[in-house]
Amino acid sequence: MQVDRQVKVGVLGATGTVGQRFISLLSTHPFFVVAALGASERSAGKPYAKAVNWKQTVPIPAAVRDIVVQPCKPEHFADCAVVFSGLDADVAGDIEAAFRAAELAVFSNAKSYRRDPHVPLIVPLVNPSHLSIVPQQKALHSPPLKKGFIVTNANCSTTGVVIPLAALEKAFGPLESCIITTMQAISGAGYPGVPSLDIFDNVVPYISGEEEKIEWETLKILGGITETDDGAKAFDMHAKHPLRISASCNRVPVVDGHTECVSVRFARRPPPSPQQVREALAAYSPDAYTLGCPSAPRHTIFVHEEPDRPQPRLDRDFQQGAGVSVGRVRQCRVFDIKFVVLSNNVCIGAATSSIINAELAIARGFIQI
Ligand SMILES: NC(=O)C1=CN([C@@H]2O[C@H](COP(=O)(O)OP(=O)(O)OC[C@H]3O[C@@H](n4cnc5c(N)ncnc54)[C@H](OP(=O)(O)O)[C@@H]3O)[C@@H](O)[C@H]2O)C=CC1
Ligand SMILES: N[C@@H](CC(=O)OP(=O)(O)O)C(=O)O
Repeated sequence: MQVDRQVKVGVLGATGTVGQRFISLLSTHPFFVVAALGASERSAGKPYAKAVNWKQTVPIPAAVRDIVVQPCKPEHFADCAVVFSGLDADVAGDIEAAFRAAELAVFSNAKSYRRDPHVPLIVPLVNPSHLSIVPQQKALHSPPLKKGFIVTNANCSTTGVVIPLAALEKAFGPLESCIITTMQAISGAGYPGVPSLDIFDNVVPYISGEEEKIEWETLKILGGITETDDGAKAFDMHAKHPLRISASCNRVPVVDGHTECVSVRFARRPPPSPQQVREALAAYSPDAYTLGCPSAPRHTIFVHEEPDRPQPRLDRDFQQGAGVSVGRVRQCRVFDIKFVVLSNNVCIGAATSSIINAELAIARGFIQI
């Protein structure tokens, strides 16, 4: 894609874990330029460097240090064509709706609109075609919107697992069943997140709402879009080939990087061999890369041959956190194939996905710049 001018963007929830990733990633972006920052009343009115409790390994980018944090109201973002939201889910729903109504394109990490039948839930390395529901979303608004819409990205664990699942469905046809066990990083819970006395020397076998999100979101993302009798578009939730998914989620003492153990059964008989699966995963090249989205990883899935990889500390920065690492691809005695996937929950699991989604929306003409 070729974008010759700068596109002004805002970040909502700019002081949070995901918001800080947005700021870091956008500081080197070829055409997005941060023009406005928003957070709660606790932070509003302060220069960003004073408002934020910066926890990144790189310094606060010079260009944003002195930007005064605003309340999350659209009038403070009038210069922006796009806003990225890393808002707390408790407040994201109303705020993001107000920004959409004010004709801004909103790319959200929050769960608030993921189940909305008119909002695409897009993992950019999997289902950018779901952007096609955006005109319907705009038309439903009263009065119909010209530019405003919401696109969400998925839960971080969902994102990590649907990328290899999509690669497998592309190569071998529909999956029939899938069992997922996660080992999720502490940063997934935001800052300060899980108390150290709960997570140090420990594993917590429960993350509220997470299993339901993985089981539901995966179907929306891997499913297609159909037309109903009245000509409207609707997500089919993988209905043509029912896919049964069961997830078990655990919090582990890792800072960044979600690890997931996955077992799958294919509809096709005989199923592919482990070697065919390895080759299909390594060859997966999504549209976001071929369209030239600058934040899309060149290599989406790295397939490890070593028996003890992937590992969060070693593999979470693969492709600057935008790719995923798969290893231990082997036969499963109960289903067909099992493997381990590692994804960076704050990069491709959050901020990077929103940024690629916005790049895709520009590349596909859903945002006029
Ligand atoms: N962490 C992760 O790995 C992932 C997180 N997500 C989702 O992304 C979103 C952000 O998560 P995370 O960064 O971890 O959360 P944090 O708690 O770290 O940050 C929350 C942000 O929301 C702002 N905020 C809180 N209340 C209000 C309010 N009333 N009005 C305006 N702004 C407000 C905070 O501002 P202030 O500092 O002023 O309080 C802060 O900037 C959540 O919806 C989360 O579920 C999605 C995928 C992965
Ligand atoms: N719940 C995830 C992070 C998160 O915020 O997810 P969601 O965006 O689906 O609420 C985790 O703890 O690792």
